[in-house]
Amino acid sequence: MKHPLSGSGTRPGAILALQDGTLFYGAAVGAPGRTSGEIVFNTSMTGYQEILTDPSYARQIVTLTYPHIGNTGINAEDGESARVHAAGLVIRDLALLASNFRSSASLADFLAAQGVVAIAGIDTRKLTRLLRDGGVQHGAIVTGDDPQPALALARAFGGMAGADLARLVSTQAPYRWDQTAWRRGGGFGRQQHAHLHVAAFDFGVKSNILRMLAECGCRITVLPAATSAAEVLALAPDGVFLSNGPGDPAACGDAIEAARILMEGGMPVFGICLGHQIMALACGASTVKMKFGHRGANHPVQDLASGKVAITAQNHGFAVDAATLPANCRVTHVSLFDGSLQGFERLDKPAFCFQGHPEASPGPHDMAGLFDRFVTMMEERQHA
Ligand SMILES: NC(=O)CC[C@H](N)C(=O)O
Repeated sequence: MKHPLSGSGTRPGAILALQDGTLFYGAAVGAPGRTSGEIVFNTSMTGYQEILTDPSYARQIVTLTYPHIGNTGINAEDGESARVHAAGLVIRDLALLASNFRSSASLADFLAAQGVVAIAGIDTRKLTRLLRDGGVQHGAIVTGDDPQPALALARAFGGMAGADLARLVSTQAPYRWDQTAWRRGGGFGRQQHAHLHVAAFDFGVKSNILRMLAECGCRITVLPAATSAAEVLALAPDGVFLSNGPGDPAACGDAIEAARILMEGGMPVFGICLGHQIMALACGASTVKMKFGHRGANHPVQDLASGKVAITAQNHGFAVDAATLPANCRVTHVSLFDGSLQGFERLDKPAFCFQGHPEASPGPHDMAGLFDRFVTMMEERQHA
């Protein structure tokens, strides 16, 4: 049922089909056309712009469980990359009005301009229950009112397992990053003094991670996903950062090999999300596909050493199997949702990593203290 005061109320139709045959009829609120992907859900109450532009969502259609989406519009600063990477968007209700002092476009106009197919007005609670109980599914959104093409497209989607998507979304050539955090009144800053040089693998890196590294005094060279360990060492960095990114970590063979060589050589290494999974694989552990993953902005993660709990943003569908971590690795963080591994460190090398996204809030916040730890590690090596 379309509500008369809904921003989706007068729009043309769209259909979401799941591979199991379930159909949802709603309104088209993005570009006309069709899209397919893995259907996942995110429980964040806000942050839809960051979610859509996070390259880790490549080939995934994101359902937002929060029912009222679009109310703060889209602005020029909060994108995590230059474009939308999510394969599509599913929401309950599109806000009629966008109201925010930074808003420069409506969500619907932004989706249309970016060519993103999106559906609103469906029962996202029912959809989320289906995914939570039965696991993630392949699906498709098709604008119009014929369910057959949507079903066919959903069933034709190839899936995420074995897909090295990091290479597809990565930069083609190395580049320098010197932008620091956004501040009200001043906008983004430019780095003035850097005492450390970080080589950052771009597997689909979010801009705010790079800003936070820059905030910590790191001059950053962003590198393509396929960069070899030898090419990294030729830059003589103080440390290496392995970014977040889309797809199956086990498919990132070259990056796993580069991470292994860099860690064994004693280079300080810090990984987030896909980077964390790649480090685990490089240490000899295995990763597994989760039933429906962790995607949201309030996932509690405990630091086992201090007992402190950080509220983290999460976006992952694969996880490191803690039981497979070798003896030279120690678990440092666990999820208080389900006990899953959220961080580990090498006992014999300066290397550690984190599954979640500690940097997700705008500005220089890092509740888990990870960026400081990376900086300390690099400074210790500089002074050794
Ligand atoms: N945010 C990420 O880096 C995601 C990592 C990986 N693609 C996963 O789904 O688990």
